[in-house]
Amino acid sequence: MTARQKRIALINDVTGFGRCSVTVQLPLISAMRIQACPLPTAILSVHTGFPKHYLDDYTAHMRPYMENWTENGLDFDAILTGFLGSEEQIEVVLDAVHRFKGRDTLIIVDPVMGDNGRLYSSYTPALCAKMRQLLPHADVVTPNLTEACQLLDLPYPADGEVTENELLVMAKRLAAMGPQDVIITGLHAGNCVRTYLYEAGVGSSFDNVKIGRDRSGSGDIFAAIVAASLVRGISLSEGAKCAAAFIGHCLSFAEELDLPWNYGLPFEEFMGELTKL
Ligand SMILES: Nc1ncnc2c1ncn2[C@@H]1O[C@H](COP(=O)(O)OP(=O)(O)O)[C@@H](O)[C@H]1O
Ligand SMILES: Cc1ncc(COP(=O)(O)O)c(C=O)c1O
Repeated sequence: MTARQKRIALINDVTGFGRCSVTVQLPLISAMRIQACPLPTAILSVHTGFPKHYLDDYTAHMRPYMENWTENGLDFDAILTGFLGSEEQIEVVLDAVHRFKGRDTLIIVDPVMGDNGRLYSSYTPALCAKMRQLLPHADVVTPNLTEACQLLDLPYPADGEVTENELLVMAKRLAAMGPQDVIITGLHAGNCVRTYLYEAGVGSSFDNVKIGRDRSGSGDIFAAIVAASLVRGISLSEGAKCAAAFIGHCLSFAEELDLPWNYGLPFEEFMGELTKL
């Protein structure tokens, strides 16, 4: 049988400016020699981290779009979900999983909902609650601390500080909701950023030196590189470390360029690194 290239369906928004979602995930996944196939959830002029944005909700188009993928007999090695704009869209994602999940298809849920203890402007508590319905179908979930607290209905810790033991308890609870593996990203750890991994029942963490400030799009880049790594057969911890290192290089360059935080990460200069993975 002829080998075919691997492919990932990206259920995420297409944002024209601000380097997030499909416009960063697609080029990075392509650099890792995997075909990226977007199923758009919304089209935005700029992301919601800008004071004004234009958002065209794509919900009504998603079902006929998927129907056509089904008619064309498409299947995927992974499905990566990101920014979802309405409760109805979560139903559509569940339908997509039902249609396109084969025996070996990985489902990676990046529950994009908020950061630093606050929800993004388009996220209602009802939408966050609905997001929990994706977890039973996920193999891997990649929340930041804000999103992990939302999914578990826990208050966000006042200073954003959590112990390893608290992280283990949170990760176990998230895993009990469905995914085998959990990554909690972007944890404050002094002058470092900690990433917590819960892989097949075992918790661990690694630190990276904190570079500059939080910038939009880091989570999308992280999820894309982890998803593409898993599809390439690279382990979760190795993929997560590669993603964090890549983000670090982009962040240093963003500081050098003195980019506004909401312009995202200037990843274009570093894509060559991913072609070697
Ligand atoms: N300022 C930073 N310095 C170094 N690494 C960072 C920084 N911000 C993010 N990262 C890396 O990117 C990963 C994802 O970032 P995070 O901020 O959690 O994403 P999100 O956009 O989902 O909140 C982190 O786990 C960390 O490895
Ligand atoms: C439309 C949209 N997509 C995706 C994101 C996710 O960005 P991040 O990767 O920083 O979580 C945001 C955050 O503002 C957004 O507004």
